[in-house]
Amino acid sequence: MTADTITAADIRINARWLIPIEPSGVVLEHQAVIIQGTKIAAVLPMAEADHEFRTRETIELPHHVVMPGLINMHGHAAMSLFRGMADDLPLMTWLNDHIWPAEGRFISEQFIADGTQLAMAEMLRTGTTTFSDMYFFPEIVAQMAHDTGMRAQICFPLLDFPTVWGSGPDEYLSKGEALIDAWQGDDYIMPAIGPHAPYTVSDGPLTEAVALSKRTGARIQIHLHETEFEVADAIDKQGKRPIERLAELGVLGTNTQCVHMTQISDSDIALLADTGTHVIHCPESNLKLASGLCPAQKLMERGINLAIGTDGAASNNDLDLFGEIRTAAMVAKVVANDAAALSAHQALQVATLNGARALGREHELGSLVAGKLADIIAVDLSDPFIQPVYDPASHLVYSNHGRAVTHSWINGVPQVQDGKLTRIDVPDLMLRVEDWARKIRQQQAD
Ligand SMILES: CSC[C@H]1O[C@@H](n2cnc3c(O)ncnc32)[C@H](O)[C@@H]1O
Ligand SMILES: [Zn+2]
Repeated sequence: MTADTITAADIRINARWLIPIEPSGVVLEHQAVIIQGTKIAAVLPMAEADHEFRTRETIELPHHVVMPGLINMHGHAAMSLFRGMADDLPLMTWLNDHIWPAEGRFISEQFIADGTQLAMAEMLRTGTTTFSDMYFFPEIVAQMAHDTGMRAQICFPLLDFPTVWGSGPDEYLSKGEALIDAWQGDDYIMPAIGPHAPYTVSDGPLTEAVALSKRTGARIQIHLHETEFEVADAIDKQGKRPIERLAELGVLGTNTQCVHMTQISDSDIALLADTGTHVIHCPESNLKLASGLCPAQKLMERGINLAIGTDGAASNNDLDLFGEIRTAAMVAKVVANDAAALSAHQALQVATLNGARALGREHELGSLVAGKLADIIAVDLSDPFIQPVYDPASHLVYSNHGRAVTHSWINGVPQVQDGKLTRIDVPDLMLRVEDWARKIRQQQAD
């Protein structure tokens, strides 16, 4: 081997185990991942890498499993500041009597900036490299994610009623279109349309959302069939299931992501499958609000793309996607009455490649394959609580939690090193979070 056959690259990660997601169901050992610029240049056995690459930096991960960064496909980042504020309530009481009044009182540009940074710190620290957000002041969330170097789908809110971000549908749509124009084509930020739910958005704005999506290619994300009440109430008032109404309005399709879907009939499944609509499963929020459970295995068997999200920290109450994966795998087995439902490898795919599919970026994200973007995480499996290791995939799903994540890179840029965030000043953030907590506690006491 002569020196001119050796390729220069930026970073080499030496991994004890590697789960590439593609090919599926595989655990490799003693692998090197080579990063050049923003992309994965190669994934190959360490012994071969010695002969083929010379890098300016090598990271040794002798007790770790390396895998693609997790994709959290649904949340409301700044709601992290409302974590634990209103627990043990069903959805509509939680929203009407606690969350919406609190949002009316506290949400401002600064609240969104501080809450979003808190959420990003937690997500990065627990292995998420891409997240989807649906919340107020999306222009601030987009800028903060971009400045931090996190990938994010930013859904602007669309509702029938006024909020702190807009006077009504016309203003939401015009501000939203400006957001799409500002970020269209960005590598990190994917602007999208976020009609809140069928019960808060009427036919006119939904039709305009579809037209905007068609014009710009922006994706649509909507809460759908979250509770039995939502479906029963729609049948009562409109004579049809919410998903049927969305189908008639042209909302369903490959650019649309339906969040929750705990109430699903065979005809709903047919609509989702025939239109190529994606489903975002949020099991912990659904459990905590007693909303119901999405039949994950059934949907996947019908070829529907299932991705996963935490929802906001006010209904979860954390943004640790490894915890969500574990819950999803457990719950899927009970719902399907089949212990083989949502296996460990399937659950990992749901949280990576399937998220990338929902974003339309499966050719760039979601697996460790040469040519894809270098969004990579490492999880330390040396903790005594998760010994011995027979199958790292099993441990990641059934025994792990996100705090075992020690490293992450997004676009080849280190975001977590030895368990520490590289781009967020955590002590400064904690001061701002405590300020908000003081204000919120004060108001609750009044
Ligand atoms: C239009 S901005 C998002 C809006 O959604 C609220 N929200 C948070 N979690 C849920 C949920 O599980 N179902 C419905 N709505 C939810 C959030 O508080 C914002 O007002
Ligand atoms: Zn939500």
